[in-house]
Formats: sequence, structure tokens, C-alpha cells
Amino acid sequence: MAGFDDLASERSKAQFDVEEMKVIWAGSRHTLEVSDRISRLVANDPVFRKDTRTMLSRKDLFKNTLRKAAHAWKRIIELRLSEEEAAELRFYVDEPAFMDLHWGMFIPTIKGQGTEEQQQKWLPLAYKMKIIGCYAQTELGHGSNVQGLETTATFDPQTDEFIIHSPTLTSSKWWPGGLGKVSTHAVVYGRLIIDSKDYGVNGFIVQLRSLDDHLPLPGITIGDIGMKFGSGAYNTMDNGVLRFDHVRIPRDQMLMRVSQVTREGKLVQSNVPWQLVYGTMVYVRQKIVSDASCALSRAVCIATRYSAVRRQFGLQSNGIETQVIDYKTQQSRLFPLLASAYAFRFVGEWLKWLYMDVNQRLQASDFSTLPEAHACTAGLKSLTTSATADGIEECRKLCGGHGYLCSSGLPELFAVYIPACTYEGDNIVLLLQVARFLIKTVSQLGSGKEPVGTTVYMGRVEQLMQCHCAVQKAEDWLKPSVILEAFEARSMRMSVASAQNLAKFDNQEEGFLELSADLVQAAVAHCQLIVVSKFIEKLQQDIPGKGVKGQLEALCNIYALFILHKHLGDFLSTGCITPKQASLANAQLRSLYSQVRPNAIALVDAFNYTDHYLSSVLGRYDGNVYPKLYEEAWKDPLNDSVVPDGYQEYIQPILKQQLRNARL
Ligand SMILES: CCCCC/C=C\C/C=C/C/C=C\C/C=C\C/C=C\CC/C=C/C(=O)SCCNC(=O)CCNC(=O)[C@H](O)C(C)(C)COP(=O)(O)OP(=O)(O)OC[C@H]1O[C@@H](n2cnc3c(N)ncnc32)[C@H](O)[C@@H]1OP(=O)(O)O
Ligand SMILES: Cc1cc2nc3c(=O)[nH]c(=O)nc-3n(C[C@H](O)[C@H](O)[C@H](O)COP(=O)(O)OP(=O)(O)OC[C@H]3O[C@@H](n4cnc5c(N)ncnc54)[C@H](O)[C@@H]3O)c2cc1C
Repeated sequence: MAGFDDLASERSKAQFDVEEMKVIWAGSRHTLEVSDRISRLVANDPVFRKDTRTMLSRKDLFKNTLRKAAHAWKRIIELRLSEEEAAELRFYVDEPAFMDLHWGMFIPTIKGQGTEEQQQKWLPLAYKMKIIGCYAQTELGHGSNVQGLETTATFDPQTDEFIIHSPTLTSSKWWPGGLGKVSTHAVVYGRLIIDSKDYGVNGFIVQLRSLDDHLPLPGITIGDIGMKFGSGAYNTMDNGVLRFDHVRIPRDQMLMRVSQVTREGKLVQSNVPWQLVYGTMVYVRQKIVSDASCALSRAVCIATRYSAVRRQFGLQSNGIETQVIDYKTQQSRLFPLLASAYAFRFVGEWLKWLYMDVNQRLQASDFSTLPEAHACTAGLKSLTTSATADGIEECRKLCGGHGYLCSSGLPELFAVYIPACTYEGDNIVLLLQVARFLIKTVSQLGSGKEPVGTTVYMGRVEQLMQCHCAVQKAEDWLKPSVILEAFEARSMRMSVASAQNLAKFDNQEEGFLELSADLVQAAVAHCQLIVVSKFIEKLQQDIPGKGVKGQLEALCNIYALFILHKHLGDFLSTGCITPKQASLANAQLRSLYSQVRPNAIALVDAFNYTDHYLSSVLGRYDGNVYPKLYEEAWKDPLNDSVVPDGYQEYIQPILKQQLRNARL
């Protein structure tokens, strides 16, 4: 039967060791074992079913999420799951919920911005979930502009308390996940006011609801901000609104690692940079990059399997039509996304390392790498989430009409994913942060301050401003050194050009605003260089398993040459390559697609996703698409009755009217 046979035959064609590739994708044999075990545990638990999600009303959907979260917590305790196993469980439950903000932002904020004593007081309560917290930063009037927040925290020396207040409508907290209906506590960001002086934004731990009856405490107004894009999707989350009317909290509930307020009302700065108040965002942006590879690989897995099952046109001698995956246009849209999923996986792995390194340095009072960590997390968060959101939509189109059905899994994946382009920093705003970092780096060239980390290449500015790409034949594009040089030269030249244009302005801030569209492109070029170079570095590691390294090399080259093709204007206009070399790159790209084609199904099998996680009829492991699509359609509540509700009120009268008209 079509589907079963197609995918089995595809799997038999694979030219590499899929089990070893699973280890590479997971990161280690241990991680693969944990992820495999937990994904099956979730898939086999009826409480974690997902199939009715898009049909539920908001209230039922939300209650169902609460049920799943409580059940997840129960299983974590019963099975004594480690932190790693619990995080995997959350991942495979696959439903945004208040727990994400509690574990993903509230706890990390206390760890990163609280003093030792504050951590000792609050963390045990949070770890045992005796309190549930969220991250209340964004307001109705300001999200990107954190320094523009209006909530106030005024020190009252009489009572040794802070008075938390929402002075305007626009100061209402707006968006925090988990806030609307669940959280008992929040880290609230507000302006620290002492003796009428404004000391800027800081974090404060505020209790919101009673631990007895869950009612908001006096002076606090809370609710949910309403339905969001799509059915199901992010509507499992209670993004909330919060207002304070002179709510008092003890002084020791200001997070005081960065600066302290004494009993006398004196502000004392510690030796850590004030930017650490933004530390949780660096942590979460790093997580979001890893999540991008998961979301993109999931969509790509669905589209690739379905493309091998789906046949249209091109009747062959054996009477069978062509698999759509064999069309070159399908390959040129699908395989770069497959390559991007792997690329984002590896850059995510590297970013996790970078974050851990920065954290260790911070503990030892070395703050030197914080600006680079901020630029990398901001830039890569922006690059990977934008590409993933676009990629999921492309996968939907790659699945033709059936991709638009909720049972394909793609509409809900798209709807749940796209806010990643906005939360944790709007993607353009974040790229502008990278641009500022690049301009600063360029301006310091030649000053004796050597560029570090991902900007080391800028130290070779003279060479990179003049070099000529050495490619003479298509295969030359397979050399990592050739690709790296082209990407470095493009990024260098775009940053230098931006800096030179900026220098023409008397007022740098005005110039920055005027040139911001170009600056964003320079930032994108730098971030793409990071992704390419981290993929190449990955390939320099010991990679066991028959054929595994060869497949990864092909994917790395596809990613790089696809980006080169997509941004050809940059590469040509900066003179990094010639039009002839561009057309050789394109020829090489086509040949790489042919190389990947027989391995495509095995390359998505290596993600090791269960059918439960994929929740897609089109992406089923067994390829049994058509019977299951047919079966799925009959489950729709609209098919509960043959004649629909409303027939007598609305359809019959029309038909009767038409009959009467016809008789006239
Ligand atoms: C049942 C299961 C139980 C187990 C469960 C286990 C696990 C579950 C969970 C895990 C989940 C983990 C993670 C979650 C994953 C996904 C996320 C899910 C949901 C997302 C929820 C979303 C939350 C949010 O959106 S929170 C709000 C985020 N808001 C923003 O991002 C605002 C964006 N704006 C800014 O960041 C800044 O204001 C700015 C635009 C970067 C800067 O503005 P500007 O005014 O220009 O500058 P200043 O503020 O004056 O700063 C200038 C100065 O500071 C430097 N800078 C800026 N930012 C940072 C930074 N973050 N770090 C370091 N330095 C920074 C900047 O470079 C400049 O420096 P300079 O002066 O030296 O040049
Ligand atoms: C699903 C979801 C969950 C969220 N969860 C939380 C949470 O748990 N806690 C929390 O505190 N917040 C949360 N947020 C809020 C989120 O962090 C902000 O929405 C985000 O930071 C963007 O800010 P904004 O809404 O103010 O966008 P704006 O800054 O108003 O953006 C609007 C437009 O203006 C552009 N723009 C803004 N500034 C500039 C500039 N300087 N230069 C050029 N263009 C600019 C942007 O590119 C964008 O196109 C969440 C948001 C969403 C969607």
C-alpha cells in the first residue's frame, strides 16, 4: 500500500547509520536514552492526549492544560525524575503552560538576581511548587523599551517597605504568561524610587494571590488578556494583566544582587554590572534557540515524510506517479529547511555552552564576556525564530491542501510558534542590539583592543576588506575555508560600510535611526556567519558512524550555499564573490540536493520523534496517510450528525424559498 511501502523503501536507501545520527542530534548517548524513554512515557499516558485540543473551548482547553500540568508534576514526583528528565517530560507534553514561566523565568530570575539569603528563602518554596511564579516585566505601554516601564516601587523608610503601584493605565502589566489565572507570586519589574529619586528598573518579588483561596491580595487586580492567534496553540497559556494599587512588600523582596537598598534608604551598588537585571532574558533567549531547532525539525519531519508518500503526475513505466519529493522545486524548498534544522541544533548546543561559560565567569566576578553573550543570544534568537516561523509555513505549503488541515499538525505548530518572533524581545529590536555591538567592535579596531569571541574575524579587517573568492569550479564551494571566508568578508564589509555611513552623521543616534534597516542586514550577516562557522566547527569533532559525517557535511554546505543564494545581493554588492562564482554555487547546491535525496527520510527519522509528539497524520512514521486522514475527518464534531444543527432554521428556509422562486 502507498505510504507503508514508500517510507520502508526510503529507509532502505539510507547511506548512513541512523542510530548514530540520533546520538548526534540528541547531543549524547545519555541524552538520547533519556529523551527516548520520556517521549514514550508521555505518548503512552492517556492524560497527555492532544488530539482534541483544537476543538475545545478556551475554558475547557485551559482546564485540560491545568490537568496535564498537575499530572506531569505528579509523575515527576512519583517517578523521582531528575531535572533533566522533568524538562524532557515538559517538552514532550508539548503544551505551553504556567509551568514554563515558573521553571523557565521565575526561578532563574531569583537564582540570577537574588542574594544568597533571598535564594535560600524563595528557591525551596519554588522548587517544591509551594508557590508558583511568573515574570511580570512587559506593560500595556512598553515591552521593548524596558527602561520606559512605569510601574513604581517606592521605598517607605517609615515601614521598611516598598510600595508597588501602577500609576497609569499603560503601566498595567500585560502579557506575562501564567499570571492571568495561576501564579501566586511574580517577579515584578518596576522603577525603584527612593526619596523621590528614580533609580531605574529593578525586580521585586510580589505575592499576588492568597495561598489559601487563590483570591488576589488587597490592592491587586488580575485577569487574562484574552484569546490569542489560532485555535488551541498558545491559548493554553493564561497571559495576564495586573494592576497594583499601593501594594506594600517588605524591603527584602527587592532582588538585591545588582544593587541593594539599606534600612536607611541608601542605594548601594555591588560590583556586578547593572545589565544583570536583564540576565533572565539572556538565559531564555539561549533556550529559545534550541527550541527553534525542535520546532523546525518537527515541521520538516512532517513535510519530508509526506513528500515521499504524496505522488502527483509523471506516470512512470511501472504505472506509478512521481513522489513529490523528487521534484527539484520541492527539494530546493525542503532541503534547506532540513539543513537549517541541523544548523540551529548545533548553534543552539554552542550557545548553551557559551551561556554556561558566561555564568561561571559571572560567579567569579569576570563580566568581560557579558556583552558578547548578550549580542549572540539576542542575534541568534532573532535569526533562528524568524527562519523557523517562515520554515513552518513553508512546510505547510509543501504539504499542499492537506497541510492546511489541523490534522496535519502544521497549523497549530505555526500558531503556537510565531510569537517566538516577538516574545523575549522583538526580532528587529534584538538585531539592532547586535548592530550596536558590531558598530562598537568596528570602531575599536586598531585601538589596541582586540575583538573577541565571535568577532575575532574582524581583527583581520584588512585582509577581509580586500580578499577575492578563489572558487573556479562548483566543487570548490565544498571547502569550509572558502565558505567561511566568503561569509566573513560579507559580514565584515557590511559592518564596515554601516560604520562608515554612520560616521557621516553629526549625531550618532540620529544616524543609527536613519540607517537602521541597513544595520539590521549587517547584524543578520554576522549571525548567519556564526551559524555557518559553528556547523563547520561541529564537523571538526570526532563523528562516529558509517556515513554520518558525510551527510552532515552535505547539510552544512546546503545551509551555507542556500543562505548565499538567498542573500546573493549582499555577496555580489560587497564584491565578495563574482556572478560566475554565484552560479557555480547554485550548481553545487543542486548537486547537494541530489546527494541528500536518498537520505532525506532517514535524516528526519534521526530526530527520533514519536507520532504523539508530531501529532500529524501526514508525518506518521508508518506513512499510512490516506486511511488515517479519511478516518480523522469522521471524528470532527460536525460529522456527529448527518444533518447539521441549524438545518431547519437556516438551510431549509433558503431551499424552500428557492423552490418558491423557481415555481414563480
Ligand atoms: C511540569 C514540568 C516541570 C518541569 C519544567 C521544566 C522546565 C520548563 C521550562 C523551561 C522553559 C525554559 C525556557 C522558556 C522557553 C521558551 C519561552 C517561553 C515563553 C516565553 C515567555 C516570554 C517572556 C517574555 O517575553 S519576558 C519579556 C521580554 N522582554 C524583552 O525581551 C524586552 C526587549 N528589550 C530589551 O531587552 C532591552 O530593553 C533592549 C532593547 C535590549 C535595550 O534597550 P535600550 O534602551 O536600547 O538599552 P538599555 O536598556 O539602556 O541598555 C543598554 C546597555 O545594556 C546592554 N544590554 C541590553 N540588554 C542586555 C542583556 N539582556 N544582557 C546584557 N546586556 C544587555 C546593551 O548592550 C547596552 O550596553 P552598552 O551600554 O554597553 O552598549
Ligand atoms: C505569547 C507572548 C508571551 C509573552 N510572555 C511574556 C511574559 O511572560 N512576561 C513578560 O514580561 N512579557 C511577555 N511578553 C511580552 C513580550 O516580551 C513583548 O511583547 C516583546 O518584548 C515585544 O515588545 P512590544 O510588545 O512592546 O513590541 P513593540 O516594541 O511595541 O513592537 C512593535 C513594533 O515596533 C517595532 N519597534 C519597536 N522599537 C523599535 C526600535 N527601537 N527600532 C525599530 N523598530 C522598533 C518592532 O520591531 C515592532 O515591529 C509576551 C509576549 C507574547 C506575544
